[in-house]
Amino acid sequence: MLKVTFDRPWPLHGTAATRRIEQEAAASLPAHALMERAGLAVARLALAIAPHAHRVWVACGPGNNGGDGLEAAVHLHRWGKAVTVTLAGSPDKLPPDAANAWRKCREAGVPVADALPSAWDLGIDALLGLGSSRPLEDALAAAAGRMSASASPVLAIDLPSGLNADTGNGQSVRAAHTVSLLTLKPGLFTGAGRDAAGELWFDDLGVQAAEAPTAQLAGPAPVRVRAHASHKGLNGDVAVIGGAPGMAGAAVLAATSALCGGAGRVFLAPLDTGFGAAVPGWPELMVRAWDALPLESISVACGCGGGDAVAAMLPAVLSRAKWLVLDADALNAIAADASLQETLRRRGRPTVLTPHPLEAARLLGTSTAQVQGDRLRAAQELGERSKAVVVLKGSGTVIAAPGTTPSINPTGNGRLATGGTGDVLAGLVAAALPVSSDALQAAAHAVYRHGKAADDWPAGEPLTAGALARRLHLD
Ligand SMILES: NC(=O)C1=CN([C@@H]2O[C@H](COP(=O)(O)OP(=O)(O)OC[C@H]3O[C@@H](n4cnc5c(N)ncnc54)[C@H](OP(=O)(O)O)[C@@H]3O)[C@@H](O)[C@H]2O)[C@@H](O)CC1
Ligand SMILES: [K+]
Repeated sequence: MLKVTFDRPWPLHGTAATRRIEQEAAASLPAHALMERAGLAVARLALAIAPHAHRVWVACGPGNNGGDGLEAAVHLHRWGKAVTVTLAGSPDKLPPDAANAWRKCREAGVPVADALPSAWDLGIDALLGLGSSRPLEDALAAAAGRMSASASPVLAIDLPSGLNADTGNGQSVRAAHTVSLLTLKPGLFTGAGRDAAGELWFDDLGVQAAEAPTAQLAGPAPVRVRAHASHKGLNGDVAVIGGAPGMAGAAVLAATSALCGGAGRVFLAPLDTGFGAAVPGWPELMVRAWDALPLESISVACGCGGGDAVAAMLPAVLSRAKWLVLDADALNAIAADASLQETLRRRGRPTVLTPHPLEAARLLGTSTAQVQGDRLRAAQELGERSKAVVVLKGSGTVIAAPGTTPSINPTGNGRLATGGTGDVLAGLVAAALPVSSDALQAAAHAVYRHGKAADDWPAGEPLTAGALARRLHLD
């Protein structure tokens, strides 16, 4: 049993891959062995997270997730806990492993109740796992609702019941802890997964997964030691093109983020002609006209408050920039123009798109709901279409590129949901590209760092985009 910490990458396996792993392992093990291991792991974790809980409600569903709960209930009952089992389903219809666990439960004399309990100290959610196929209804919905609404903590087995293992969608139990079995599932880390799952634990049940991961949970970048004999020319030049009248702040945020994030030199090309020759408070930023910049040799972040005006620069920027980050208004302009889409596809140089779900939907010609319905797939599809790295922002930002395994970022929190943090990210990615040989890795590490700064935010201090950019220097 491992606690899932975000200081290293983890492989993630979706439903199909997990089913294959389960089948292969089950074929080489004695009958019921996997479920017995699962039940013991859950019972041990229950003791560890709630050592003083006496009354334990194990809410079991009609499939093997319920079987895991029944196995756990037998152990907890034997260890002296006041266990109550409820079963949302019929005992005669349980699949074989769960039916075996049901028999053991009855033989051990574990109390089984017809009605949902009214009080308990720890809830164990064994209603649904990988087999969750539609919205929770009737007995399952009633048990899930009561367990989630209680002040007593919930330990979810495999997945918070109702959560889709692949997409992180679905109305589900809200757990304080989730123990993912055999594999870690992508749905725990994106969409609604993070809010539903609580603290995450992983038990491989003694099975080494031979399946290629469906996705990767991103980890931090290796520490980049700057040589003592170093100079600013080695750390990358970044230009930010954006900041139409009334939106200069977005471009300034991206530029300050690139600077604090480690770029050697940062240029700001505001589209507001009345902007002035310098950025107040930031003498390090060099203000230039966009067409006076050596785009062929620098990293460009384009968008960032650029408004409609940015569209006119895009043909030149797309065809000339050595490294390119496209954000916000630049993405909207590309979504509205097939010839820009074609230029983007043909660029052939490192390019990162940083859409939020609505921008991704515009680029894909679909709806936000469809993007959010399967964030991994949407990011991969957009990457394939645009031949670029895609950073699909949101809870569990997805980083994808053509022909590679996508990543989900584990850092960040709801405090990032404030104006300008996306501009800070665009600037940080632009700073990361020139010092990396791999645009996907550079983007993933920048996203991780951006989120980590929010996770490490000092209590009681407001998180604003400007303050976030300044704190990036702590890395
Ligand atoms: N076998 C093993 O060795 C191991 C298994 N393991 C455990 O098994 C879990 C997977 O088990 P599982 O495949 O039986 O799926 P599970 O999630 O329990 O439920 C499926 C049942 O629920 C039903 N159903 C679905 N949605 C519904 C809804 N909304 N409302 C009502 N009913 C609904 C669905 O009905 P159906 O869709 O078929 O009509 C079906 O009857 C996995 O997550 C892990 O915990 C681990 O211990 C490792 C070893
Ligand atoms: K569950």
